[in-house]
Amino acid sequence: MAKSLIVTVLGGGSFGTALSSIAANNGFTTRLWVRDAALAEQINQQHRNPRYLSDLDLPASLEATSSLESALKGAGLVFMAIPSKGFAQVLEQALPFMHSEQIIVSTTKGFEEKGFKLMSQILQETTGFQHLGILSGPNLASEVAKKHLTATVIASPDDLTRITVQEVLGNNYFRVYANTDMYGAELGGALKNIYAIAVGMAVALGMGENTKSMLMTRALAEMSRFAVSLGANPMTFLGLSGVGDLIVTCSSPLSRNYRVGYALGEGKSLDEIVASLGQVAEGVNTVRLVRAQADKLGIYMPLVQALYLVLFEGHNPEEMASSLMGREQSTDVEFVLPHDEMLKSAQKITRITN
Ligand SMILES: NC(=O)C1=CN([C@@H]2O[C@H](COP(=O)(O)OP(=O)(O)OC[C@H]3O[C@@H](n4cnc5c(N)ncnc54)[C@H](O)[C@@H]3O)[C@@H](O)[C@H]2O)C=CC1
Ligand SMILES: O=C(CO)COP(=O)(O)O
Repeated sequence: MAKSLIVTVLGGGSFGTALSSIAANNGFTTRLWVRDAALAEQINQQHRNPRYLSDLDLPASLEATSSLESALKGAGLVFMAIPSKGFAQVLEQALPFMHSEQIIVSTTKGFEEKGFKLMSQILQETTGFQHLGILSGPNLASEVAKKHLTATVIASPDDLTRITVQEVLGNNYFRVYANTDMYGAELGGALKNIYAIAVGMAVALGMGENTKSMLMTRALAEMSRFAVSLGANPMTFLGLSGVGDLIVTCSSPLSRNYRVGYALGEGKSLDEIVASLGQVAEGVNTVRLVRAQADKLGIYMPLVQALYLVLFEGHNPEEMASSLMGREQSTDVEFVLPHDEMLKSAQKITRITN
């Protein structure tokens, strides 16, 4: 791929900073847009981002700017690394400087409240462009910044988008796998944040490895059930953007969502935790939005329901854990033994044995 391609990253938080550093290190002219002009100036002078990943030496070639027009001029590939709450607003502001030949890729792992939309849907509706995709996977920004060997997924139905992102970001410490199921990959990245909060909480409450494993595996069952009801391919959940991201986020105190859960388990209040985090933990809002959607569509999501009660209704986490354990017995993999089928055979056996 010609290195003349200009790469622009919108959003200079942890992930935008890490991503722009990869593209610039790979030899692409790379621009990082941050909304604060003073911060852009500091990044250009110090070649570090004093607010996020402040130990990371940024390539001298990386140019920060607070002007969307300068950031997007001539750009062939644009990454949007903006938290879900600001995504639509930044896209609206950027749109006058975008054009239909550009490739636009979201790295955001969350939902838009209005209409319960994923970022790819906002991209499709707002731009109407053809070359759209999402980047998602087990990618803790601080580990990417340290060049720990990492893999991610570019998911897009569009060949040009997938191949360009593989070329721009791929190197000897960052591997980019391709998927065409944009919707499923994006859902995986957004939903796993919920369960990272649950696992963080369980660990703070002193629960063991069996509990963590149960939570993560039942999380996978729950998130794929939800995603399939929305039309995603369940096989995508076996990939890096599904089980891969679930593992990393549910296992590491480097995850902000895990840390939120851990602090809740220690008895801190949600307001206090969010205020002290200073970075986005998408899972908090995602629990609320997914719970409302599951209720609306009648999708069985016991972990989401329990977590909602702890986060927003002040229920005790230990009581929620025992009520989850007290539910009727269930099926392991519902694509193998469907829930209805299991219930029917249970009723038949009960009739015979009683
Ligand atoms: N940090 C990580 O390890 C990863 C994060 N992500 C996802 O990337 C997205 C961004 O996350 P981070 O970079 O970690 O967040 P962050 O909390 O580190 O930084 C957020 C950045 O977005 C900016 N921002 C927020 N609202 C804005 C608005 N309305 N207009 C302009 N700028 C705005 C903030 O000033 C800040 O620079 C999230 O959806 C997150 O789930 C994805 C992969 C890894
Ligand atoms: O998505 C992530 C890792 O893949 C980052 O997780 P947190 O937002 O919980 O830090």
